[in-house]
Amino acid sequence: MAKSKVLLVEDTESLARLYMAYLVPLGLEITWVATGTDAISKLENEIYEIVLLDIMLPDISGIKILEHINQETIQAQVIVLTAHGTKDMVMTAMRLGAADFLEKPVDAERVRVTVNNALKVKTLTKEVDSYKQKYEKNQFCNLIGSSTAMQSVYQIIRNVSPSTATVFITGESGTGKELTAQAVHECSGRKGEFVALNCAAIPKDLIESEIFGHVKGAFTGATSNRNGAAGQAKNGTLFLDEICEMDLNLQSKLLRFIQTGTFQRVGSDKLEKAEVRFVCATNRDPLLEVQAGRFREDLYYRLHVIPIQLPPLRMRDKDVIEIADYLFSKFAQQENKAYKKIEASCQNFMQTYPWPGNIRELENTVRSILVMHHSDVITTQMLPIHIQQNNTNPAVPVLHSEVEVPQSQVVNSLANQVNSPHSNHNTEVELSQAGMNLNAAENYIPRSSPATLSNASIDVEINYSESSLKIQPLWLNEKIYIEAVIEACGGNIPKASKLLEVSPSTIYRKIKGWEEMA
Ligand SMILES: Nc1ncnc2c1ncn2[C@@H]1O[C@H](COP(=O)(O)OP(=O)(O)OP(=O)(O)O)[C@@H](O)[C@H]1O
Repeated sequence: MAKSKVLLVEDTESLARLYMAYLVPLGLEITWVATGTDAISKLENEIYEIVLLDIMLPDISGIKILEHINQETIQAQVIVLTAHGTKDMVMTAMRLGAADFLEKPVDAERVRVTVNNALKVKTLTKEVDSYKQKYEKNQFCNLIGSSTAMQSVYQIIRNVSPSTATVFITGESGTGKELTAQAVHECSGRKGEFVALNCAAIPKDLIESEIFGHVKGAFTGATSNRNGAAGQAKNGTLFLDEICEMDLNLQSKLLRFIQTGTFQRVGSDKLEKAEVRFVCATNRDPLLEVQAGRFREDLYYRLHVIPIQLPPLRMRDKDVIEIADYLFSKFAQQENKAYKKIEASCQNFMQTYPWPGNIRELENTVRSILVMHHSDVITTQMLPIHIQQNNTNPAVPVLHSEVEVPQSQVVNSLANQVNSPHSNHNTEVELSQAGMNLNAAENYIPRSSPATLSNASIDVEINYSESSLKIQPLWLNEKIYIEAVIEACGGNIPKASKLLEVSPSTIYRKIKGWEEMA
């Protein structure tokens, strides 16, 4: 490792030699100069971690040298040496950015401790700077990712934040819609709070009171007056997630609030006023919801002023590695573990896997790798098996299996092929072996249609032993499995959703769908 460089500025030669002798055990590279002019010339041509600076010099005062260091933004830690240590002199030096001071005569131990401390600060500052440099390039507020797709999202956020125009964010589950909404608020400079409300996660009969608040006695359980999200977000931002899940009656109340800036708490006839900036999100296609009569057209046009379409992770180039690197560092710190890097071949696998659960899935994967392994270098073998076996990765041989394969694996494998940018398959898909028809598979696999499926091929040969495989509709299998997980979590849906690597709203939506089918 290179030695740390120290510039010693001291006009008395005997003292300079003494200080250099004191510092020998620290293994530093020390340059000694006796005048202020020489000191400035050295500082202009060399980078030093530490400057040991005598204040009383024959030509220029040490204070002037400190001013020069400040003006030129030289990044050294300056320790001031003074024999005439008046309080004022020390105060001036500290104000000019000196890191510490030593009052002559000084003993060896004091010099070593002071220089060592300054070196530690210097190392930390360097680390922080490199961290900042690394992340400023690929980070916007809390959003990580330098892909072109995300750069244009950052640009829209920068442009729209200062206005009060409503922002409508769309994107698959786990793509960062809530983080994007937060970024819009952070960049807006609005004084009020950022208040987030998930319309799918709140029971229907409570949502109005969650948004607008209620007065005491408005309904059973309303034991006191309560401010809603609208009131809380006054002069701030109200983020309505999963807006398409809001029922039609409430949609008209929301429309009135947006148009007039006034609302009524549940159980009150008093109008209240709040200036609020609206940001909404959905992972559905809002226009399809309008066409299906589930979302008011007038509300849609009121809300859909600035659209932001978040790209799925599989379309974000190197973002997957940048986000994973950030998450490994973050979780390693939380778990008190060491983390250095992701091995190159492991990066390949991570980049070719399609991440259907987007960044939420990536987060869960990173956390489980950190919990399960104790190496500071992340290798391919640490990845979950479905990522290692992801056959969109050209490095992976095609799997021909004679063993019984679970139905979900067939669907995953098919999904990977259909969603793969490398996919050019054209033989018949043997879906019937997996107990599915093309329409059922279409519902399961994102970005697919019966047409694309029928043109895709599946390279996995499956031998199902009919006696052991109970074939039933895919949705029913999913329902039974999800219900079992919810039960195992004692009915706690957020906990179950974490284990299943989906958002709670996805589960609520599915439950709603099953209820409607019943
Ligand atoms: N660009 C990003 N960089 C780092 N972390 C991210 C990024 N985008 C999302 N995340 C993290 O991924 C997780 C999911 O993000 P978020 O909740 O914003 O997604 P979402 O699109 O709102 O999901 P859903 O539609 O399921 O509610 C969060 O923990 C978030 O912090």
